[in-house]
Amino acid sequence: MTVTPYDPAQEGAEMSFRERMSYTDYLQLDPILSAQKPLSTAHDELLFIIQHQTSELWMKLAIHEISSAINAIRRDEPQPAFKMLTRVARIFEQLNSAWDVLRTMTPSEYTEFRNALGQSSGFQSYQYRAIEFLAGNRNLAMLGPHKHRNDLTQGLEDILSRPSLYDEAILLLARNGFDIGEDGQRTSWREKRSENEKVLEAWRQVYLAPARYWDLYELAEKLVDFEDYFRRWRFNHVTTVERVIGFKRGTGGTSGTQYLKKMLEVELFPELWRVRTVL
Ligand code: HEM
Ligand SMILES: N[C@@H](CC(=O)c1ccccc1NC=O)C(=O)O
Repeated sequence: MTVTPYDPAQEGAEMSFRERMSYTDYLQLDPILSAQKPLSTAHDELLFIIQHQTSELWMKLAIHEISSAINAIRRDEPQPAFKMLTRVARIFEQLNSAWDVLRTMTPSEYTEFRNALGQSSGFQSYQYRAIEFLAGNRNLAMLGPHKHRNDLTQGLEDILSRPSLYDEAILLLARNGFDIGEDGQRTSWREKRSENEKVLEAWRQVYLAPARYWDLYELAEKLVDFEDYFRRWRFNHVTTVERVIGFKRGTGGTSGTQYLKKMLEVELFPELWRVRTVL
């Protein structure tokens, strides 16, 4: 006895896409799904490529959200920025879960194709650097690996020419009547700002009276949330790296695990962590 399989066309599912935009067309799946080109025959290289490509896609969305959040704060519209920053934290949560997939690759499996990577490394991730620069961690030395690409260098320079997410939060403090000291006199946004006692005191006032400064209080907590997930990403990365290559030098030329452990100390929003101690 044969059973007639269910045919969704009977209830109207469109089956003809010769002259219509399809799922594959809209999502540009042909270029996306033909962009995985392993350089070796190692089984795990496809995992490695897809893990990085998906991370870069999520980073693209994070950049979109952080950039819009910066603009919203500048326009004195913190509410839409809250939603965007919540999404950024969720994106990092997603990236954090993704390490569980990569962790299934053992050192022996990675060694099979590591040589094929040459001197390429996540250290040269333009979008990762864009996220750091947008957030406020601005280290001009990190422009180095992009010097050979004018378009990428220009993109990073554009970010550096404007206030970061944290700079905008501090400028919002000033517009709400707080003394922000030397942060109010800056003429260039390119360099990393120094920690500032006046800004610490302003955040302290905000945390002492949340009901009075609700928007600033909520913004501060969204930033802390973002940095919390960002730190977890860094920690997952360094732990995976140590697990897979131990203390070997990185393909990008840094000391590898040691370099990444040092990066764990970098803070995006220093006064927001410091304020906890003085409450
Ligand atoms: C087995 C997997 C991985 C290993 C062994 C590894 C190893 C390393 C090492 C050793 C560095 C230091 C730079 C250098 O190469 O000298 C580094 C940096 C970096 N990696 Fe990975 N990585 C892995 C997976 C990933 C993944 C999945 C991403 C996601 C995009 C990523 C993104 C980055 C970024 C953004 C940096 C620069 C960090 C900074 O400068 O603070 N890595 N990685
Ligand atoms: N830095 C890594 C190589 C690596 O992980 C990598 C190489 C090319 C593209 C992305 C990479 N991922 C993160 O650094 C290593 O030293 O093994």
